[in-house]
Amino acid sequence: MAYQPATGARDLLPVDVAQKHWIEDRLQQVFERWGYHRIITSTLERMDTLMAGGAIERTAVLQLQNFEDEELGLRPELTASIARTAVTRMAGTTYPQRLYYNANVFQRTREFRQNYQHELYQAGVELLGSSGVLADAEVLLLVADCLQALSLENWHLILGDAGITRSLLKAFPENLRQTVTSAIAHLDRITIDSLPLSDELIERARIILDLRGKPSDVFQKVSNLGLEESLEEVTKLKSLVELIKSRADLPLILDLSLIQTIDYYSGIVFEVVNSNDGQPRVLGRGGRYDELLGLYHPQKENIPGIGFSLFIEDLYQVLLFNGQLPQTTPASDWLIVPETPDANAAAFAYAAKLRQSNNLVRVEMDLGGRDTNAIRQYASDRSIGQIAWIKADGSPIIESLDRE
Ligand SMILES: N[C@@H](Cc1c[nH]c[nH+]1)C(=O)O
Repeated sequence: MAYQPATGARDLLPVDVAQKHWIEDRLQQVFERWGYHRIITSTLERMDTLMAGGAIERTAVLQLQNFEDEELGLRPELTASIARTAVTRMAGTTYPQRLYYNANVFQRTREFRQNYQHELYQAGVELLGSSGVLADAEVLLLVADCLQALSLENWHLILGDAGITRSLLKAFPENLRQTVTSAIAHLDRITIDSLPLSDELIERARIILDLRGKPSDVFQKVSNLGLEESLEEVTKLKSLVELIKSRADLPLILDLSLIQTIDYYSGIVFEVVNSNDGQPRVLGRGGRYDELLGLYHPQKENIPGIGFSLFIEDLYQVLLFNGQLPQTTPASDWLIVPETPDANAAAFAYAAKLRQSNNLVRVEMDLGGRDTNAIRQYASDRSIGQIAWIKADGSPIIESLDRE
């Protein structure tokens, strides 16, 4: 019998890890340059934490059995966990708090798809304690810096606003609002056209569905929709667009039909979409959630927040397609070979000296059992730079190899 990983699970071999690090190291550097600090929360959460406020559905969570008094699940995302930590373990800290993470998440899917992975990786940030346009702009500019650090091209940012979209949907009767929302979220014109609504409301749904494009055009269309109660939000969104406009490499599509499945968003929402290989791929998403922290706060105090996650597997696919990722693990610089058993201690000492001389150098020991030719062959197969043949008195003979 061959032991296989669980369905939906995957092992990452050294080359996969090198490629994953290539992406994560670059993102981490950007996060730190913007003043963000890494947080690590538990992979396991109580179900009530994960689903607080109904933002995340139970069916999206992989649950654990055999815990009698607690219902536990594997986190499908990190924002809820960070919100919980921020208002409990980090209570009393000064704001703004800038936090970043790089972690695995587990997502359950009902439909079976080929190669579907339950365990995925996300890198992202949460900026807590600031509700203004500056915080929104910081997060969007940070997204752009992340993609620039990965030398990613052909991407755009789709920007919406959950508050404005909700106001637009208020005109629909409550019993049909969810159907309209889901039809808009899935760009499903057929459902919209067949709903038992007045011509005027069907027309409104069609207009909402088309509220995407150049920001100035979308704002123009919105102004005809009677959005008095969201005037402030529209003005805020306009000033945000104005603020980030100067960054030429941030291609922006305004989309007020953008609706996220995760339902904790209260302000701007956005997605990073890449269209490199013809097929649009969502590389990350985020938004503002000003009511989420209050759900976890002992006194229900609201603290605003905004953040995003980038999806490592999706970035990986695009970067691999572009040929940007390393194809091998780094080779050792040195192979240290004791020529005789009484040279073993001297060989370890020589290797230690080399490692001390430069903390980036990679030095590996030959572990015996091979003749000279086999050692040379091994070193050449592994693209090792130099062999040091060590004698019992510790003196080395150094042989340089051609690296391919
Ligand atoms: N956690 C969200 C993304 C996000 C981070 N912060 C705000 N939103 C997700 O996985 O979709």
